[in-house]
Amino acid sequence: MAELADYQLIAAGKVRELYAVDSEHLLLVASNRVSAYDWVLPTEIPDKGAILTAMSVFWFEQLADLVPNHLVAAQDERIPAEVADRALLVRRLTMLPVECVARGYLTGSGLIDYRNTGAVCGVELPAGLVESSKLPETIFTPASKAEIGEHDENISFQAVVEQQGAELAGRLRELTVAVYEAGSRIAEKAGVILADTKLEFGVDAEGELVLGDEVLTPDSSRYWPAEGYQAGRVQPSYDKQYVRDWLTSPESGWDRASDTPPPPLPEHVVAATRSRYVEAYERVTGRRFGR
Ligand SMILES: N#Cc1c(N)ncnc1-c1cnn(Cc2cccc(F)c2)c1
Repeated sequence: MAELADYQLIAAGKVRELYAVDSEHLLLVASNRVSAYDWVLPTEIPDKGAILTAMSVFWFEQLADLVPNHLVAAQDERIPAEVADRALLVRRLTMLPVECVARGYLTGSGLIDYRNTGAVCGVELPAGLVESSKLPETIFTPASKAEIGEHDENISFQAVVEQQGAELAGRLRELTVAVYEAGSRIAEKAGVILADTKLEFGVDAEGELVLGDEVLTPDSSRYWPAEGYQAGRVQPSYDKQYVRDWLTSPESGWDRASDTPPPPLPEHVVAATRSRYVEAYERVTGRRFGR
């Protein structure tokens, strides 16, 4: 069995790491860390990495007829025991420097762009939309990858055309919208609104466009409970709302505007948050999460 120390770390995000296994394969590791308000919290959520990894595996399977993906194995002797259920063996791609975002609802940076320009990434939207409005149709709102710690910058489809060429840009938009809509339909049956998602694509040695990274997880997408959905206000996050509410409550003693790190989470918030990840996984996939 391989050890994680055998592999070179080649990329690290807030809650994930990427290691080189060999010339053809990488190891995509999901930690149990959780981020909120642009901070990585000092308290981990047990099994979060395993739950989100299992979600990506589910979505890769559901989407296999739509788009090829980079998944090689979720169980393999090249996956070290210490990360066994929260790591995927994936094939090495040449990643495209475009964050491929699809939105079915208006919130976050999309809402800010809309309020400033009446459009998102150059896509004109009807007047009168508000926080969390359902959009008349899914929109492709790409972003350029930001440096660590910075927010991605929304760019126009035309900018992607100039960067990647019209054919590839068109394929990225088509596939991103199709993946989001397939995921949104399945999630909706489970009482979950998939408001938006961010995908990353790469190109393999044969020049084929391949879906990489994690797919349709609560870390790469906004998951809202369908029950109680109401445009005109910020929706509760399916998975992170207990964390957000506690951190912004007097009980935490934390001042979000103070630029000081958030305090550790109390056990009851950790337990409730773990349960929300398990619940989201079981409802959306129809599968039981082990443990
Ligand atoms: N997936 C994938 C992938 C692939 N299959 N081939 C080549 N490169 C990548 C790759 C490079 N950066 N990232 C983002 C990323 C993911 C996870 C953790 C991080 F720190 C950073 C993905």
